[in-house]
Formats: sequence, C-alpha cells, structure tokens
Amino acid sequence: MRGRFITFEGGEGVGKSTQIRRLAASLNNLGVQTLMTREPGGSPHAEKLREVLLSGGAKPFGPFAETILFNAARDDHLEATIRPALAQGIWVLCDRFIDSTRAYQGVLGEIEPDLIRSMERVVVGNTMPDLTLILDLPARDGLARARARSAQADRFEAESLSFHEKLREAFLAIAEYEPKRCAVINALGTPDAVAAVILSVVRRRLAKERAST
Ligand SMILES: Nc1ncnc2c1ncn2[C@@H]1O[C@H](COP(=O)(O)OP(=O)(O)O)[C@@H](O)[C@H]1O
Ligand SMILES: Cc1cn([C@H]2C[C@H](O)[C@@H](COP(=O)(O)OP(=O)(O)O)O2)c(=O)[nH]c1=O
Repeated sequence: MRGRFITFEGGEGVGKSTQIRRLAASLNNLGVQTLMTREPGGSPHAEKLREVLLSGGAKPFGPFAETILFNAARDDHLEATIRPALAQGIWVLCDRFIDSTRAYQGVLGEIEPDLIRSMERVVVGNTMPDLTLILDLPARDGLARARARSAQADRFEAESLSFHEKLREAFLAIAEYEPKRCAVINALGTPDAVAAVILSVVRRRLAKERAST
C-alpha cells in the first residue's frame, strides 16, 4: 500500500523540524516506516538549489524566478525522493511543501495565484499531501525561536515583522480554504504538548481517510 504524505508548514521557527522528528519517532514506535525530508531540498540536485535560494543568490531575479526555482527543486525532490518512498509504503514527513510557495511567493511575493496553481499542477500532479499540519504561532514568537537557534538570518528570516505576520495570515487562510487537507496546530505549548496534539490529529485524520478509501 502507498505510504502517506504529511507536510509541515508555518512561519519561521514555529517548530516544524522539532515536530517532524517527534512524529517520526512516534510512528516508528507504532511500526510505521518513515522518511523525513525538507524543502527546498530533499534530493541531491534540489539541495544545490536550496543553497542558491536561501543564501539570497536568487533574490535579484525577483519572486517570479524564485518561484520557478522552488518548483524546479520540488520536481526533483518528488521524482528522486518522495514518490519512490511512497511507492514502497513509506510515510513521508516533509518540512515545507506547496503551501510555502503559495504563502511566500504567492501572497508575499505577489505572484498570481493562477500561475502558482498551474506550476503546482504540472510539478506535483496527484502527489498531493494526504495531510498538512500548519503550525501556528504569533510571528514574534516564531522569529524569537528562530533567532535563538541561529544568529545568522537567512533570506526570508531577515524580512520584517509585518512580513511574518502576513505570512501567518496566509497559512491560516490556506487552512480555511482547504480544511480537508489541512489542520491548524497551536504551536505555543511545550514540544511534548504540541507533539501529543499532532499525533492525535494524525491518528484521527489518517484513520478516517483509510476507512473511506
Ligand atoms: N514548543 C517549543 N517551545 C519552545 N521552543 C521550541 C519549541 N519547538 C521548537 N523550539 C525551539 O525553537 C527553535 C526553532 O524550532 P525548529 O523546530 O527548528 O523550527 P522550524 O523548523 O519551524 O524553523 C529551535 O531552537 C527549537 O529547539
Ligand atoms: C519550500 C519553500 C520554502 N520557502 C522559504 C521558507 C523559508 O524561509 C525557507 C526555508 O528555510 P528553512 O531554513 O528550512 O526555514 P524554516 O526552518 O523556517 O523552515 O525557504 C519559500 O519561500 N518557498 C517555498 O516554496
């Protein structure tokens, strides 16, 4: 049976990497084989594009070119890593995916939603996430966590607080628009408390999905 595809989304420093590791450990304990991956990156070629994108190397080209590069990285990631794992029955847990493009390049970069969706259709096709967990935190708290983790801000961390507030709204709007795929997780609690909520959402949502397929 095909594995499940779970994506983690949200602003900077909301705890996505922390929670992916927690969920992978819990699923492994339940006997589910998992693969943790991330975007941009997740395959050798896409990791090269990650360096360009996060160093700010592509910023002078503008948000349209950045959108193309994020999609080019995603295409390789899907082909080389995600689809082969799902085909083997492995559950793929991915740190950021299409909703980051919709929020960062679409809402913040003002790239037309139709254009974003067309690229999504071509690149992602039917490899859509079964479940997207949107970790939600006031922008100030997320940035404080990200800064405590590393003093050096990357391309997007370096943007203003109002940028990050708009980003939070963009992710919440996506969740509202696609409630079947998305679940909003309050990320303010301790790592243990957030992990417990995530595990219960995963069990509930994916068990239901199994029953209906
Ligand atoms: N629930 C939490 N409460 C407090 N700090 C946290 C929590 N979750 C993660 N952190 C810390 O915040 C920083 C950012 O977390 P991380 O998981 O790297 O976030 P992201 O992957 O979303 O950028 C890390 O230093 C991490 O240890
Ligand atoms: C996948 C993706 C990421 N990004 C941005 C969001 C992040 O600022 C950055 C990924 O950097 P990363 O260090 O993984 O950030 P975080 O720890 O907050 O997840 O790339 C986009 O702008 N568009 C995209 O499609």
